[in-house]
Amino acid sequence: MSDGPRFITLEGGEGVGKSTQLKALHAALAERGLHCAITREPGGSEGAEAIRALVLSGDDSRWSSEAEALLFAAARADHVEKTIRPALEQGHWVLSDRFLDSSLAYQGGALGLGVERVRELYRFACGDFLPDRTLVLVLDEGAERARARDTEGSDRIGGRSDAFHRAVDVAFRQIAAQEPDRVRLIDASGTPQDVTARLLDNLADLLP
Ligand SMILES: Nc1ncnc2c1ncn2[C@@H]1O[C@H](COP(=O)(O)OP(=O)(O)OP(=O)(O)O)[C@@H](O)[C@H]1O
Ligand SMILES: Cc1cn([C@H]2C[C@H](O)[C@@H](COP(=O)(O)O)O2)c(=O)[nH]c1=O
Repeated sequence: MSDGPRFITLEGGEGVGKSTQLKALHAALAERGLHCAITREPGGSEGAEAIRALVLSGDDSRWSSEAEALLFAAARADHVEKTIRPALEQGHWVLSDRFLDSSLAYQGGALGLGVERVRELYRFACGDFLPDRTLVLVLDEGAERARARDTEGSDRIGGRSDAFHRAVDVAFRQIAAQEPDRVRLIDASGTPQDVTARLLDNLADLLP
């Protein structure tokens, strides 16, 4: 495999440690001499951050399931065009906190739109562009960690039922089984350092 810049995404349910690990991975890759841009979804570009404010606030009934999936797809199209592709073209690695697989798991799986329909929407928005590797953090206690962190309440999607979030977890596992080369399940238990080591193990074949 060539040693050009890579696009890596971190995924998983609420509170599993994605933001914590994004920073740790950024530092670990910098130590290896790799310049990485870090970004997030929904968001990561001016337009996509505006959509983030729309899609994550208000009552659950604010958007239909279809409108919600379209908002995430529109945000992603802008994020890829304005932030991700330009960074890769400049030779930078890109690490994103959530990307396509969140839409597949949350809107395709848990919300019931269907994973294949959400993939089609993605292809319309972003073509055949895909992450080089997607690391899905899995942890049974994620919801408890998120509740302890979000003492002032959660956002429009984080606040959905436990059954919804269990369905998200099931969907992530199914996606990983469908695409084992790109998507890896990572045990997110233990110390942050333990988890970072597992992530790096699962990037070893991509590192120069
Ligand atoms: N390995 C760990 N052990 C204990 N606590 C952790 C660990 N990793 C992260 N945390 C804590 O758990 C909480 C959730 O972590 P973090 O915000 O990184 O998760 P997240 O997956 O980005 O969450 P969300 O998707 O809900 O934004 C934070 O309070 C963080 O400090
Ligand atoms: C990209 C994306 C995100 N979501 C959901 C997942 C979370 O509940 C929020 C984002 O909050 P975070 O604290 O920044 O992780 O949005 C989604 O449902 N679909 C998506 O495509």
